[in-house]
Amino acid sequence: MEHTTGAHAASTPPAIEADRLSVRIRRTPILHELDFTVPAGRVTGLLGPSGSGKSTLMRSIVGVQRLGGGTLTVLGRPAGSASLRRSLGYMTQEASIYRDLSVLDNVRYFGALHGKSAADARGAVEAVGLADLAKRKASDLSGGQFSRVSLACALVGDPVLLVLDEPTVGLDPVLRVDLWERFRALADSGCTLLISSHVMEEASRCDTLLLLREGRLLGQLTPDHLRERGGSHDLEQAFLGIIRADLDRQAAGLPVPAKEHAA
Ligand SMILES: Nc1ncnc2c1ncn2[C@@H]1O[C@H](COP(=O)(O)OP(=O)(O)OP(=O)(O)O)[C@@H](O)[C@H]1O
Repeated sequence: MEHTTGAHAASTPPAIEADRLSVRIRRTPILHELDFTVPAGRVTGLLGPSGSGKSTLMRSIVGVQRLGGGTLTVLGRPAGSASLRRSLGYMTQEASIYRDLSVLDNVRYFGALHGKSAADARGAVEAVGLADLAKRKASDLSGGQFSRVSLACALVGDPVLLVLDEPTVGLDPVLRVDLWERFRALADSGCTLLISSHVMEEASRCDTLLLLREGRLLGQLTPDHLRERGGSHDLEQAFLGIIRADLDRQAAGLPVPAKEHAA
């Protein structure tokens, strides 16, 4: 599924804008002068090998990671502004829910923080396919079910911007497809989604992709541009092609090329 960004991107300010964004953790540089935008009302995929900085970038966007340099603007305000809290939904990699509460009570709790009703909570539980398990204690769920409760907690506040750190890990293919259809429907209703993934098949479902490697942005491009630049129709191969070209550039001692933003 491909989507163009042209006219929409030109008319709507981006939901997220990074300008020379750098992050250090305990003095170690983790993110290096990233420049990118995340278009509003679109699905942006954040892709990169393990340890490339995806979670650190997401943490920066939701305001729980101190920035080391540059600027990061989220919904028109500096990342971390208190006023952004109600507009953001964030799902971490380690599901942060209460094990001793039921599925529904967890979602009701997070919904209440956003002024949402019990009906809204039931809607979010249904949306992640857990209606039949609504009364089960979170501690008695499987790993995939557990992470879906976390997703429902991120959804229930009806956020303007949804930041999801590997939301489909551990899910079966049918559920994966279901969730990606839901993500698309959310974007169609105006929500902006930033979703990290290791699964390149999922990249094809995004409007635009941010490719990270070792804390550097290798490019911001559409899935079609990724295929073109990486020299393969297969997205996994195309990404590997881009990574290999970057390794060759490094080995040759060439400088990091100017921004290659194709989206
Ligand atoms: N608290 C920390 N202290 C020191 N280093 C850290 C800390 N958190 C992250 N890092 C380092 O920062 C780098 C980026 O980590 P991050 O978790 O952002 O990567 P990631 O792309 O999300 O990885 P994965 O796909 O494996 O979850 C890694 O080298 C990691 O070891």
